Amino acid sequence: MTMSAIKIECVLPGNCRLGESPVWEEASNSLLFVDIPAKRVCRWDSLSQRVQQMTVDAPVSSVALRQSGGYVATIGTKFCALNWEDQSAIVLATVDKDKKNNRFNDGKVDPAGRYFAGTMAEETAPAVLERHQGSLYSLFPDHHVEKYFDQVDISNGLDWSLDHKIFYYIDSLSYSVDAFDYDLQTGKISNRRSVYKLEKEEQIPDGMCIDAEGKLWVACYNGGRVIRLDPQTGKRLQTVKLPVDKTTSCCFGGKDYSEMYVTCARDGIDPEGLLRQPEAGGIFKVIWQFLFLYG
Ligand SMILES: O=C(O)[C@H](O)[C@@H](O)[C@H](O)[C@H](O)CO
Ligand SMILES: [Zn+2]
Repeated sequence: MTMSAIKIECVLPGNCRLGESPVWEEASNSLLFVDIPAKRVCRWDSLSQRVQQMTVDAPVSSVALRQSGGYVATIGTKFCALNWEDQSAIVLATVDKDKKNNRFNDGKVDPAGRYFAGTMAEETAPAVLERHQGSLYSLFPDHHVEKYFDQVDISNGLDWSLDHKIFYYIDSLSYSVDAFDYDLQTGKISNRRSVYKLEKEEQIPDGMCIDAEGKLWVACYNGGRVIRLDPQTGKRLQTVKLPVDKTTSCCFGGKDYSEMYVTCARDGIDPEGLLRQPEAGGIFKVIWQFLFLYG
């Protein structure tokens, strides 16, 4: 029989105010992530354990790999191309021009190269903000932008099913993980429905990723955990607790994508809270250890 145990390790101690958007870069064995209010994009080399960073001129909420090399990022209300070598950001498109208090939040690239990202009003405190100000957009490979819907509170986690026929999406303050039918040819979404409603102790759904079995992993802000969901049955399959409360997002990475990386926030925790969770703002690695028992 096989039993699995989980090991959780803080690979980079609390240096993020609001860590987000973990992305594994296979070519360099590195984890990319952002610290939104610190306006930093970071790249942590898992072999040397060194961190390189690039500072931009507005809150940076997501980063993604660009096929032609370099990265793309959502900075303020702009989709930008990043050049790591000369530390420059080139604006590709701007959204929400009429909403001065808005910024982008979570973003991810679909299998056809469209960069999906949603916006939100700037928070006055975690999860405190003017409601219904956000929208969901995508930047197409030809750099035109399409808007899908508005009235979003906190546009957050997103990913696609393994067959690319479903788009999963979280608007945090709906406390729901939603699904849409997805047309990879056109980038159109339709038929919105909820596949999971968070339980009270799970708190606020934030970043999300999909695993090799098509199950969803959702980071629960204030819940100090990532949860594994079966979007077909609407059941929670697993809960992995972390030693920090403000878990924001997760992605797979490492050798054969066998590890999970989790980001979290330090902002919004009082001094006593920080004594209880000194690693808040760190980067965590979750490792599954399989024990093969014979007999
Ligand atoms: O990480 C993010 O996605 C937001 O930018 C954060 O501000 C939190 O998620 C939010 O406060 C809780 O929903
Ligand atoms: Zn988020």
